[in-house]
Amino acid sequence: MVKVTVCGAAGGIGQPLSLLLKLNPKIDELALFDVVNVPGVGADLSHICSNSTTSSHLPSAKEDKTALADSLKNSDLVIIPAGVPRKPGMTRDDLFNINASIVQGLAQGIAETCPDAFVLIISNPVNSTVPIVAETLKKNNVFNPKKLFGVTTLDIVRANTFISQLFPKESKPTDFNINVIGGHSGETIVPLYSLGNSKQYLDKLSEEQQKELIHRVQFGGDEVVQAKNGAGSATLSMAYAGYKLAESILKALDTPNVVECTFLNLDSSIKGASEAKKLVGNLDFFSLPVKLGKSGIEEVQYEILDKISDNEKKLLEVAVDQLSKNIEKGVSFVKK
Ligand SMILES: NC(=O)C1=CN([C@@H]2O[C@H](COP(=O)(O)OP(=O)(O)OC[C@H]3O[C@@H](n4cnc5c(N)ncnc54)[C@H](O)[C@@H]3O)[C@@H](O)[C@H]2O)C=CC1
Ligand SMILES: O=C([O-])CC(=O)C(=O)O
Repeated sequence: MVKVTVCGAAGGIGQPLSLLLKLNPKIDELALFDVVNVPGVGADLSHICSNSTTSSHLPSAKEDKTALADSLKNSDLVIIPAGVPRKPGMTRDDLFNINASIVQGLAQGIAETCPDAFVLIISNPVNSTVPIVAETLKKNNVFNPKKLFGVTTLDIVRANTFISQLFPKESKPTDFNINVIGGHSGETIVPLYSLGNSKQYLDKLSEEQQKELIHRVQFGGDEVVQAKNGAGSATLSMAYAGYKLAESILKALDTPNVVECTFLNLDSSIKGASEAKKLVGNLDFFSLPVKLGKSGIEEVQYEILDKISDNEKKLLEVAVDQLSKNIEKGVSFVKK
């Protein structure tokens, strides 16, 4: 029996993400939690003739903790797209004040009800909300770094799409699986186009075009925020990306060699994490390709950092500097 819980299930990301999860044959039970509108979303999804069951959980009042606990009970995988999205002119960090407490509250619920679950954090600013979840779980003595994932998959999705758009005759987006490392905001996002099959295309671009491509990946979120013009940020592409990571985590339960990039805690209990940490300015959190297995993150593929280009090394330096501040902000929010 596999149970998946979505916290923030009635939102712009939560709804399409829940739809995709409802269609996954590996999932037996889908629990939807939100502070508004979730009974309607649940009723709607429950009519789909896939084999999973659907339940909806709406708190009856602000203090009601039972709805969250019921949604999390026996959950194997929890995905969190709860919180406010950006409007034009805002940075992801501007969301910290509201989303930090929302994520902390949900992490506390996880610590109390399903501490062994895989936890996937979508809520922004990811660079800070993931440390918040880690610290909250640590406070409750239930932290397992192998099971905490900051979702940066949308950056990979964009990196694949954007390079292919530059070579429409020679390539398709599905030809690529670009590693995107670092964090999930602006210059902390570092796409590694110099590795693998994208290198041959990167080499065909002028220095200026390469810069533009990298900038587009780093600031791809802004394109959607501006196009939505006040009505939020990426939801459909994000649902696809979040689903892709969840699907891989479930796939890795019975299939070897599943690799995904994720923003993880570089804890020494994970193979390769100490080596990675030394190469990324001693940061405690960083997005890197990881090998997934039954117990979650089995190995960090830190070797990739030795192979990156000189330009990518420069981008990495900028990313490390910004990330350290974002991480510290999340950690101290819980410690205070
Ligand atoms: N990691 C990534 O790549 C991306 C992250 N995001 C982030 O995802 C978050 C959600 O975005 P949208 O779905 O567009 O926003 P939205 O406003 O459409 O939906 C958010 C949902 O969270 C719910 N919510 C608020 N407080 C809650 C709580 N305490 N417990 C459970 N649910 C709660 C709201 O009721 C709402 O239904 C934002 O922070 C956004 O910045 C968005 C796109 C990409
Ligand atoms: O840009 C935003 O605020 C939402 C997000 O994280 C993304 O689309 O990458």
